[in-house]
Amino acid sequence: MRTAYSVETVRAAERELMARLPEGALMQRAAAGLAAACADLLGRVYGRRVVLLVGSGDNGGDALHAGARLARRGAGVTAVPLSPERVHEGGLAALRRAGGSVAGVAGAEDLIERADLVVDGIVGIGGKGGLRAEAVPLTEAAARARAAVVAVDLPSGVDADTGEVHGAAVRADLTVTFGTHKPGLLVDPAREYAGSVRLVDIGLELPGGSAQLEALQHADVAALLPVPAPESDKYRRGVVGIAAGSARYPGAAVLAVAGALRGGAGAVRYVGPAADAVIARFPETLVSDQGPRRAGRVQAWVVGPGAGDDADTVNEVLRAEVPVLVDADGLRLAEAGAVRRRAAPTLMTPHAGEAAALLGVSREEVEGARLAAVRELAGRYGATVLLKGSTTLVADAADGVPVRVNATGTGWLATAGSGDVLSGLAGSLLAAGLSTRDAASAGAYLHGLAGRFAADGAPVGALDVAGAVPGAWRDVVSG
Ligand SMILES: NC(=O)C1=CN([C@@H]2O[C@H](COP(=O)(O)OP(=O)(O)OC[C@H]3O[C@@H](n4cnc5c(N)ncnc54)[C@H](O)[C@@H]3O)[C@@H](O)[C@H]2O)[C@@H](O)CC1
Ligand SMILES: Nc1ncnc2c1ncn2[C@@H]1O[C@H](COP(=O)(O)OP(=O)(O)O)[C@@H](O)[C@H]1O
Ligand SMILES: [K+]
Repeated sequence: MRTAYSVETVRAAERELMARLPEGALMQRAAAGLAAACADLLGRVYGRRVVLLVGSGDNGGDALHAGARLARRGAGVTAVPLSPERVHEGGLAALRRAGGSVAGVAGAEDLIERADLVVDGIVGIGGKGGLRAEAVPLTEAAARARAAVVAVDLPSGVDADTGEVHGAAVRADLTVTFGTHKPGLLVDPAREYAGSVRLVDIGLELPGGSAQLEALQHADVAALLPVPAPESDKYRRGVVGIAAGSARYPGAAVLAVAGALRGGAGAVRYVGPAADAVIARFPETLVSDQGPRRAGRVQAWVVGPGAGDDADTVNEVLRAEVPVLVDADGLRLAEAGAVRRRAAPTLMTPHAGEAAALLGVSREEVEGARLAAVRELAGRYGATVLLKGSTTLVADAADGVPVRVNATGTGWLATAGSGDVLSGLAGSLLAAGLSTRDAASAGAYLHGLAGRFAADGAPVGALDVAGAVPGAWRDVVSG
């Protein structure tokens, strides 16, 4: 499991560790890791030109000490302090001793244009708001130049705790972060600015259970996935009900069933007007035209994909005493009060546009503040919420539970109907007995991986994604 901690928690852990170590030891650990990552990126250090963009705090100190290490290995290192009157003294002295030089901001753009590597030590976890105006032309020059850009701890200008980006920020090829991931490194839009992320262990001990974010990995998901026991039968494995599709959108029903058949439930029941289309494609589906209440027992429902304006079905499903996944049109048709009053768990799976409509804000606002949006929705509805998109987030209604972030997705999943596959898949995992949080995060993980496998670098359709789920499942359980 990969975890990310808030700035406040990181600072407290740093204070605790610093009290036990000689002065400067922690920064040396950080600088050693940073210099090693820079050297790996450069391939050869000797003779390379390195420019350090140095802010007024310890983030600049890390950059200066790492620069000193690179200078000792023969790189030509120039520091550009953005506020020369406030710069990490020890770092500056170390750089000078190692043969590095210092340049003013005027003329720094030329240096950057000729550099092999630009190190962004402008600001780290102490950053507030976007970049200050004086730093912007230098970061623009770095973006134009052929030099690789390495961010120290975080790309300067992004918000460490929220992943929001207000104003200009550095775009890095690599971010070398210390002690733990910060939420901004895992959540868009900030994640995109970070490039690839390398975590350097500096010995921080973070309190268990206090993470802001968790990103599941293969072993975590493998431990969640249901496995049939010798005594299993189709009912014990769980039955998932799919109430989806309409005369206008029969395909949504087919796609949700396609996902559900690969999600570990023992049987899939379909209720709705697209039964013929479903049976034609998936004869193993149990279909009913009697409405959700009389369709037979299920352990979980999926409602909403392609539902059009069928509010009655949505509200009938919400009255069921089993976990319910609400997606697509169902999100618009479900009354907030009816969701909040449910005794059994509810999982809502909006994309940014649907989340925006529920919150009464613009889509851009949701995309710019994904973590805040998913938490707000989970709180308002008293439900688990999965916010789809480039980094899918899963928030629980309960306070203090880390938000799960899924990073297996690929832009190829942005294809019509792939969300319907996800809702069937996650609903099936719910019916198999996973909690809403686990079903959502394991479903998103498998769906993202299936998208990658199915696409393999070329466009895919949603049904191909469903077809690739068994391969993703095997990949996960085989390590
Ligand atoms: N505290 C520790 O024990 C360690 C800290 N380390 C480094 O120290 C960093 C934190 O250092 P600081 O607390 O000094 O904070 P920073 O260096 O992140 O930033 C603080 C300084 O930047 C200025 N600033 C704030 N927002 C800005 C903005 N938007 N644009 C430009 N300047 C801005 C502030 O005026 C302040 O002087 C970490 O990110 C990490 O790189 C590492 O050396 C590891 C150990
Ligand atoms: N840029 C992206 N990167 C990764 N995954 C994405 C991206 N855009 C969309 N997705 C995923 O594709 C799926 C699309 O679902 P949705 O928007 O509901 O589409 P539809 O309604 O057509 O089924 C979601 O699982 C979402 O997370
Ligand atoms: K930085």
